[in-house]
Amino acid sequence: MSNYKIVMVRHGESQWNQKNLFCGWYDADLSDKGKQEAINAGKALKDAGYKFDLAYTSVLSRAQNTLQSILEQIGQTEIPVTKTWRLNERHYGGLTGLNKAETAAKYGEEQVAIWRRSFDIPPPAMESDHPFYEQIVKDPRYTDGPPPDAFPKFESLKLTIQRTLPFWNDVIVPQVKSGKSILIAAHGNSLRGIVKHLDKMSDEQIMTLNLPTGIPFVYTLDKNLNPVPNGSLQFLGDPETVKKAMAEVAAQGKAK
Ligand SMILES: O=C(O)[C@@H](COP(=O)(O)O)OP(=O)(O)O
Repeated sequence: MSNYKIVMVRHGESQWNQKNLFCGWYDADLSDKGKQEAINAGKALKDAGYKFDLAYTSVLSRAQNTLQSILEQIGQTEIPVTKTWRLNERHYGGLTGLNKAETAAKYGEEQVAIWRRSFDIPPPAMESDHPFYEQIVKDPRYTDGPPPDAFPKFESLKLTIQRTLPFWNDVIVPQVKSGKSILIAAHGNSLRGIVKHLDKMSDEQIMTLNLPTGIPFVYTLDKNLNPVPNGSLQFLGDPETVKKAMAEVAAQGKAK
């Protein structure tokens, strides 16, 4: 039996990535640079000959618009697209809308590193007087979930994985196993959760992984959905560019 391939991509740079703001469930759109990154991601997939049967994305515009641009580039806008809050970015709680560098200057880079990259230490809660609380909680895109009594006020990576993995296991895995070719366009941390799961990374190992915007990556999996040798996190991009983009994401939490 041949191996399975699955392609994932973090959305292109968002307007809030550009301003270096914690974004989470706020629905920031792509910046002009991010729109171009999404087009480039589609071109890279086209050049590599990828075709997909199904696509999955979050309910947030930056991931959906990235997916749309990719599908346009590869001439596959007609394939079924499933949108789910379970692939959303982690909910950044009370940090939502704050500048990452200013937050590091105020609370220390170490604290910001813990909030951004620790496995199970969550950011502070988004209380009901937070400037974006109403906008997010009352957004009609959440009428199908999460239920009001479980609507997050914050999420650690651990909590993010707890709501992403059921979708991965119950919806995506059966399609992969039935031989469907799948593309997922999502977010830095929802994808870090899937990567951690696939590569069986420890809670410590995942802390150092920073996913760049708009560069697709491929997993090649055996029949048990374990990555084959050299089948993990293969970026469709020049290695130096990828390395630099990852370092830039890591540096977003530095005080200026
Ligand atoms: O919510 C955010 O600010 C970023 C990730 O931020 P970091 O965890 O890298 O700080 O999410 P995305 O742009 O992938 O939707």
